[in-house]
Amino acid sequence: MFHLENCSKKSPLKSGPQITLTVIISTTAPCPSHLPLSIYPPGSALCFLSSRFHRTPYYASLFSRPVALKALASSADFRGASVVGAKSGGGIGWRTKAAVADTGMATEKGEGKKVSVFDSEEDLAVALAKYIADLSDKVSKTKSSFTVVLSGGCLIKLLRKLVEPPYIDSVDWSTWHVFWLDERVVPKDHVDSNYKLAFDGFLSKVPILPGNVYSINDALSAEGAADDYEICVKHLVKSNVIATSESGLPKFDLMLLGMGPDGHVASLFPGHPLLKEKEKWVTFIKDSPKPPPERITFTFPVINASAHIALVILGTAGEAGPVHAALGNSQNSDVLPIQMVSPAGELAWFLDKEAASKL
Ligand SMILES: O=C(O)[C@H](O)[C@@H](O)[C@H](O)[C@H](O)COP(=O)(O)O
Repeated sequence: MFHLENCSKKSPLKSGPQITLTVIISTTAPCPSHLPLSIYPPGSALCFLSSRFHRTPYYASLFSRPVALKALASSADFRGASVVGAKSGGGIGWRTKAAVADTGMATEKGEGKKVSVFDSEEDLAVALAKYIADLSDKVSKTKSSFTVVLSGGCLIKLLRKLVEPPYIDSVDWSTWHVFWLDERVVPKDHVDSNYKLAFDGFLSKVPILPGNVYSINDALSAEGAADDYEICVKHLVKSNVIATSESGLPKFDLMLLGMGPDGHVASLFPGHPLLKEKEKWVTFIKDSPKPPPERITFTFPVINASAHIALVILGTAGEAGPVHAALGNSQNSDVLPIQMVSPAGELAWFLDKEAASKL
C-alpha cells in the first residue's frame, strides 16, 4: 500500500527538542488526508510525498532542508436575471443605478444568479477577491474546510488581489482545500500545466497547507489520472472534507470557472460527447480542440452540484458571443457548455465590459 520510514535527525541546535520526521511516500494512496492517523508515531512531524505530488515544487521545498531523507523507492516506483435598469449608452449593456454610483459595475440579481460587469480588469480583480474572501470567511465559520476548485486560463491572474493585503492576512487559509476543475495531462513543471499556472500565480503566494492542494497524478495516462482524481475526491467526500449534495455528489464550496471563446468551460467543449456524461465525476479527453489535447475534467453533474460557482470571463477573443448566448436572448439551437452551467447553489458572473458587450 505505502512505504513508511522514520528518519530521525539531530537538531542543528545543541539543545532543544528532537523531532521525528515521518515521511510517507505513497504509490497507491490517492491523497494524504485519508491515511489513518494512528500509523504516525506520537510527536511526529509529518511530510507527505505521494505519487500525486511527485515533482511538485511545494513538496520539493519541504525536503530542501538537511533532513536525512533516504530514497524509499526508485523513481520508477513513483507512478504515480432580469435586467435591472435601462441600457446605458456607454458600451456596457446594462447597469443598476446604485451599483454604477457605487462601484462602476452592473449587477443583476435573479434566482441564485448575480451578474456583475466591470469597466476594467483591475476592478474585476478587486471585486473577485472580495467575493472569494467573504465566502471563505462565511464558510469557514460553519465548517472546518473551504473547498475551492480552480480553472486555468486568465482566472489565475485575476486572483492577484487575493494575495495582497488585506486578504492575505485576513483569510483563514488553513481551511482551504484546492482542486482543479480541469487539468492538462502534462508534467507539473510543464508550461501548459494548470497546476504550474496556479502555483506560480497564486498558491506559492498564500499559506495554504501543501497537503490540502490536490493536483493530478501527472505520471499516469489521461484515463488513469481521471480515475485517480475521482478516487481522491471520493475519499475526501467520505471523510467530510468535501460536502455532499442531496444526490450524493461532491458539493464543492466554490468553483471558479473560466470560459473559452467557443463557450467551453472546464475541458467540456461544444458538441463533444463528454457534455452528456452523467456517471463519472471526473473524466478524460484525448481530442481537446484547445491544445494540449489530453486533459482530465470534472463533469457537469459535479460542476452543477456546487454550492457556489463564479464564472469569470474577460472578453479578449470573442467571448461576448457565448456570454450573450447564455445571458441574452440568443436563439441558437446548439446549447453551448456555458449554457449548461446551472448550479443548485449560487451563480455569480464576473464579466469585463468587452465580455458583456453584446448584452
Ligand atoms: O485548461 C484550460 O484550458 C482551462 O481550464 C479552461 O477551461 C479555461 O478556463 C478556459 O479555456 C478559459 O480560458 P481563458 O480564461 O484563457 O480564456
